[in-house]
Amino acid sequence: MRHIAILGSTGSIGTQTLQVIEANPEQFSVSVLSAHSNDSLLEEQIEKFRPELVVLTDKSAAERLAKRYKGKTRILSGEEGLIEAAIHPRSHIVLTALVGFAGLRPTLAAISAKKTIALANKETLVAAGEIVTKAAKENHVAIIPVDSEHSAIFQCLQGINMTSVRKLLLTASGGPFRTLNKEQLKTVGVSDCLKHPNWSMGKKITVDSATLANKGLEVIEARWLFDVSYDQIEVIVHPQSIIHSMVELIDGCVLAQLGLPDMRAPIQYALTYPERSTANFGRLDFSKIKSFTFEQPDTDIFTALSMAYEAGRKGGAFPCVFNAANEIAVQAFLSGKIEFLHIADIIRSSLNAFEASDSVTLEALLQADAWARKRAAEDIASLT
Ligand SMILES: NC(=O)C1=CN([C@@H]2O[C@H](COP(=O)(O)OP(=O)(O)OC[C@H]3O[C@@H](n4cnc5c(N)ncnc54)[C@H](OP(=O)(O)O)[C@@H]3O)[C@@H](O)[C@H]2O)C=CC1
Ligand SMILES: CC(=O)[C@@H](O)[C@H](O)COP(=O)(O)O
Ligand SMILES: [Mn+2]
Repeated sequence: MRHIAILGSTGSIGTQTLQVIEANPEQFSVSVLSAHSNDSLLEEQIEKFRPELVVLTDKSAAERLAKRYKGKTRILSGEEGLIEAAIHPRSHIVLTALVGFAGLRPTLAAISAKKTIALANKETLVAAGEIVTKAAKENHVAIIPVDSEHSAIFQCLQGINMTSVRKLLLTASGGPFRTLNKEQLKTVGVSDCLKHPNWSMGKKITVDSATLANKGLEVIEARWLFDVSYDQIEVIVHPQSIIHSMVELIDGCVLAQLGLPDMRAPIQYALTYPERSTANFGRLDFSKIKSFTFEQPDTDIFTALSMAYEAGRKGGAFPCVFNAANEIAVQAFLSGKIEFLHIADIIRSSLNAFEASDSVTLEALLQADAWARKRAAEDIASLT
């Protein structure tokens, strides 16, 4: 029996993880759940999965729940509570399904407590890839990818020596605006942006898919997960999202992982790894697939992707700055304060103004993150 802690259990990845656990009660149990402020859904999850500990990072949400809840599950709150959730002694695996930079400290805490990490929270590896992967190595902890592309690559790489790998091919759907030009992008709104062609996901990542910042974050995530150079990572647009990513080997052979766009498949693989379990998520029917198409991403229009490569290659705290500026810009876009194209402008402004220091300590990254958030907020204020 594997005991699973889910950080971010009320979100898109969190709820799908609980579906996987519910379908495999003989294999998994829930030790810990966390959310930010959705106390009512968390309470339903407590009733169904009976975790030992739950955390609401929003203190007033935690107080609300504590007032009415009479059961045995312990309730904690705030960032300190989230760290407790990450290191709970019963858990074998910590699945990081919370969104944004908030995932970094609990992930590091879970690594120090020697938990296997099933990583959905890509922002953690983007902001602090070097520190997180070094900590994982030192603690002999595995980081198993949940992100669909990285899970695909991870699956392709089973039994493959990295010296045989020429490059990783990250597939991208192209998002809802793949066929639009810059003029057309000036007028797209939040509701257009939230209509992803293939995946149903949380709002932040759905906007990231539309700007291609998601693919940029994934390039940096892949660099750290698989210890490859940026020259070895290529993005290819595949609008059908059936090929989840590929690996090209030195002899020219290409390995791919295919499946319906359903996150429960990579989630389940991360939880059962290195084994596999039967699943009933739906199957690919090749007789019904009309075409598989591929194209180059248009980085003149979707500049967030080339900025991510640029930030990644510069290294140090630049990816952290890219991530922070993007998080603030996406929030502002979702709340109607800025236009879609401003998101990339805000990232560009932070990357241009950032003065790098030599050190890549956690402290330096926290400072870079705070600096970029402030800078992005100032840019947003000047636009509104
Ligand atoms: N959705 C998907 O299909 C995929 C997602 N990912 C990655 O997985 C992560 C989660 O994405 P997704 O599930 O879509 O996101 P959602 O927005 O759907 O869910 C986010 C979860 O995190 C909690 N949360 C939000 N803010 C904080 C915070 N500051 N501190 C602690 N907890 C917080 C939310 O709680 P509450 O509900 O209370 O607000 C919720 O449980 C992201 O990093 C994303 O990039 C990767 C691949 C695919
Ligand atoms: C499901 C998943 O892994 C997302 O990251 C997805 O890949 C987003 O699709 P895009 O390819 O449009 O960014
Ligand atoms: Mn992905």
